[in-house]
Amino acid sequence: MRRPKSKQFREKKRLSEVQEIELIESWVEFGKPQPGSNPLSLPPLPSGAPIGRFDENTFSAYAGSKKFDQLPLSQKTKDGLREAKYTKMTDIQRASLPHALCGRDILGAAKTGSGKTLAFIIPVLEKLYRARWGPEDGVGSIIISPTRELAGQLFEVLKSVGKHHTFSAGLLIGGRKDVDEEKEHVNDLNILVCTPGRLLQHMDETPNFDCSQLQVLVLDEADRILDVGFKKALNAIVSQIPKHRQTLLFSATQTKSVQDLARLSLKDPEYVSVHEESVTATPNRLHQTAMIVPLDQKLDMLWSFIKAHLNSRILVFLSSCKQVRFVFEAFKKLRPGIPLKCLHGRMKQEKRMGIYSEFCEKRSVLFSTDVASRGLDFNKAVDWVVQVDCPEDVAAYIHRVGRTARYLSGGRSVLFLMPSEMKMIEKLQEKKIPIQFIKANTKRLQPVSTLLAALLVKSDELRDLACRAFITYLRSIHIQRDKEVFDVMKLPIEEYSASLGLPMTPKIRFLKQKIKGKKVSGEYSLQEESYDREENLFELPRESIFTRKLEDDEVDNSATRVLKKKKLKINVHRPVGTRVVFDDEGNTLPPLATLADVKSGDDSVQLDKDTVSKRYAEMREELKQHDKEDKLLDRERRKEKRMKQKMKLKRGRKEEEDDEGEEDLSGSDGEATRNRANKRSKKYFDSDSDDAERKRDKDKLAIKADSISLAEQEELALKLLSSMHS
Ligand SMILES: Nc1ncnc2c1ncn2[C@@H]1O[C@H](COP(=O)(O)OP(=O)(O)OP(=O)(O)O)[C@@H](O)[C@H]1O
Repeated sequence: MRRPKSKQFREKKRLSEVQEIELIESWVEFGKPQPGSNPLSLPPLPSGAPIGRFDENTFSAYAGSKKFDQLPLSQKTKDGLREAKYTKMTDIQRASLPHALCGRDILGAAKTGSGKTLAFIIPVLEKLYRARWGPEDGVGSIIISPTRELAGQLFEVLKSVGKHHTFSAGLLIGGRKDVDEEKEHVNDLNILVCTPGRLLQHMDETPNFDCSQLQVLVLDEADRILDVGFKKALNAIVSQIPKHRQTLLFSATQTKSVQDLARLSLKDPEYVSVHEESVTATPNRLHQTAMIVPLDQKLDMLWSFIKAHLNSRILVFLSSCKQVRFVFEAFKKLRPGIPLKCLHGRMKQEKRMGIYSEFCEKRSVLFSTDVASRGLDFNKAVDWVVQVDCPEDVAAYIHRVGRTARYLSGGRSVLFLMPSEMKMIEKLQEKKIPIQFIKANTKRLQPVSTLLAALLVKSDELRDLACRAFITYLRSIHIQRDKEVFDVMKLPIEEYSASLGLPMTPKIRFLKQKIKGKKVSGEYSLQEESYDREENLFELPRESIFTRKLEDDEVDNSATRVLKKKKLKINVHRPVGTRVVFDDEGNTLPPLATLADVKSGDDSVQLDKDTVSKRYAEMREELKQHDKEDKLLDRERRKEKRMKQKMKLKRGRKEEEDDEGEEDLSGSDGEATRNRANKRSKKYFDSDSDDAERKRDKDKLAIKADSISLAEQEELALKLLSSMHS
C-alpha cells in the first residue's frame, strides 16, 4: 500500500511546480514566434546547444526546434513523450506547437498520418498544467472527434502522453450503456474526449454540467465536425461554452471557410498548413492506383483482389452499412482464406471497438463504411486501402487512403471507378493527388456472381441483405451531391442486381420520379412500364419482393381505385336532378315509380306514403349494415398494417442487436445519431400517425355521418320527391 505523502513533501512539490510553471511561462513569453510566422522556416537549434534558462531573462529559442525536449514543456509531459518513444517532432508539430504553447488559436492542416494528434494533446496538457488545474476546477478542455473509434484512439494518446499528470480525463462516446454512471462523474473530469452527440447529451441532461471555465476546445477532423452533419450539435455546444478560450482545429483537409470559423469565434488564428507547398496532398510513401471496374464486376474484382493478397491487411471501403454487411456475410460464406471483419456505424459499440483492435493486431480484410475513414491509426500497418465504391469527394478520398502509409511507413491504395465516374480522376489530379491509372487484368478475374446466386437461393437472409444492399447502393449514388461524378441513370441496374446473385431486379421507388417524363434508352435504362408498376418495396411482405410481380390489371385497378374514390365524393348541396326509371317493357316512368302504387288508370303515378317510408327504413338499415361492414374491414386492415409495422420494427431492432444495421451512408457517429434520431422519430411518427390516423378516421366518420346523415338522406329524398311532383 502507498504511504500517504507528508505535508512537507506536498508543499515542496507544490513549490517546485509553481517554480517550474513560472519558468515555462517566462520561456514561452521570451521565445514567442511572430504571429503569422512559420517556425519551420527558422534555423533549428544546433545539436548539443543548452536548453532552457540561460540567465534571469534569457532562454533558449524554441520556435524552430526539432525535438520535444527543446520546447518549454513541463517535465511531466516530457516524461510522457519520452516513455511513449516520441523524441523528434514531425513537421506539423514543429510548426504548430510554438504558436499553440503561447495560447494562440490554431487552424492546423497536414497530410494524414503526420502526427496532428500530438500537436493538440500537448498544448491541452500544458495549458491546464500551467493553470494549475485541479479536480475542483471542473472541465478545462474538450476534445471533439467525429467518430467513436477516433475518440477512443485520442483518449489512448492522451492517457499515454499525459500519464504523469494528475488531471482526470473521460471518454464520452455514444453507444455505451453506462451513461448514468457517466453523468455522476462527468463534473469531476478535467479533460473530455468526446463525440458531439454524447457531449450534447451531457450538456442537456447532466445536472449541473458546467463548462463555464473551459480553457481549450479542440476539434479533430475539424472540417468534418463543421460540416452540415454536425452543424446543429456543434452550434448547440458552442453556445454553451465560454467565448474566451483557446481553440485548436486540425484536419488533413482543413476548412478555411470564414463562416465556419466565425461560428467558433476564433481570435486571429494561426493558419498552419505544413504541406500546402508540397507537390502532393497525400503521404509521399503512398502508392495510389485507380482502375475502371464496371458496377456489375465490382464484387468479382474485389474477390479476385482478396484472393491475390491473402497475406495482407486490407481495408475495404463501401458506401453503406448494408453493403458492408452483405459483402462481409457473402464473402465469409465463400471462405476466401483470410479472416474477414466488418465495421459500420450501426454496430454495438463494444463490438466496434473489438473489431478495430483485432484488425490492428492481425492480417485480415476489414470491410467498412466511412466510419473508419478518418483519423484511425491501425497500428500503422494497413497494407492496402481498397475503395470499392467511389468516395463522395476528394476530401473523403484523402482520408480513406490516409489509413495506410502513416508516419514513416509505406502503403498502397486502389480505387475502383465505374466508367460513369471517370470525372473523379480529374478532380483528384486537380487536388494534387498522384494517382496512377492501371488496367485491370480481367484474365485473372474470378467471377463470384454464380456462387453468390447459389448462396442466395439457399439463404433468405442473405437474399434479403443483397436486396437491401442493392437498393441502398443505388440510393447512395442518387443522393450524392456531385452530379458530375455520380449519375444513377448511367448504371447498369439489371446487371448489377444479377452480379449480387439476386434472382430478379428489385423495384426502386426513388427512381420512379427521376425516370418519369425522361425518355430513357439503351443498356442503362429500366423499362418505363416497370416503373409504372412499381410500388413501395417495403410495404410488401419480404418474400413478395422476389415472388410476387404485379399484374397489369392490378396496376389498372389501383389507378381506377383512385379515380373512383374521387367520383364517390357526394355533394349533398348540389342541385338535385330528375331520374329516369324504366318499366319491364323499357318504357320510361316517372322517378320513384317502383315505389309507386298505381291506383288510377291514368298515367299519373300515386305514391303510397307507407311504402315510401318502409323503403326508406330498409335503406337506412342497409346503410347501417354497410357502414358496420366497412368499419370492420377498415379495422382489420389497419390492424394488419400495424402488425406489419411492428414486425418490421422488431426485425430492425433485432438486426441492430446483431450488429446488422440500417442504412448509414457515412457511418460516422454524427450520421449514426442522426439516422437513429430519424429512425426514432420515424417510429414516433409512425405511432403518432397511428393515433392521428385513428383520429382522422373518427373525424372522417363524423364528417361522413355529418355529410350524409339520415336526416339529410331523408331531406334529399324529399327533395327528389318534390322535384318529381313539381
Ligand atoms: N513525433 C512523432 N514521433 C514518432 N511517431 C509519431 C510522432 N508523432 C506522431 N507519430 C505517430 O504517427 C502516427 C500518425 O499520427 P496521428 O494519428 O497523430 O496522425 P494524424 O496526422 O492525426 O493523421 P490523420 O489525419 O489520419 O488523423 C501515429 O502512429 C503516431 O504515434
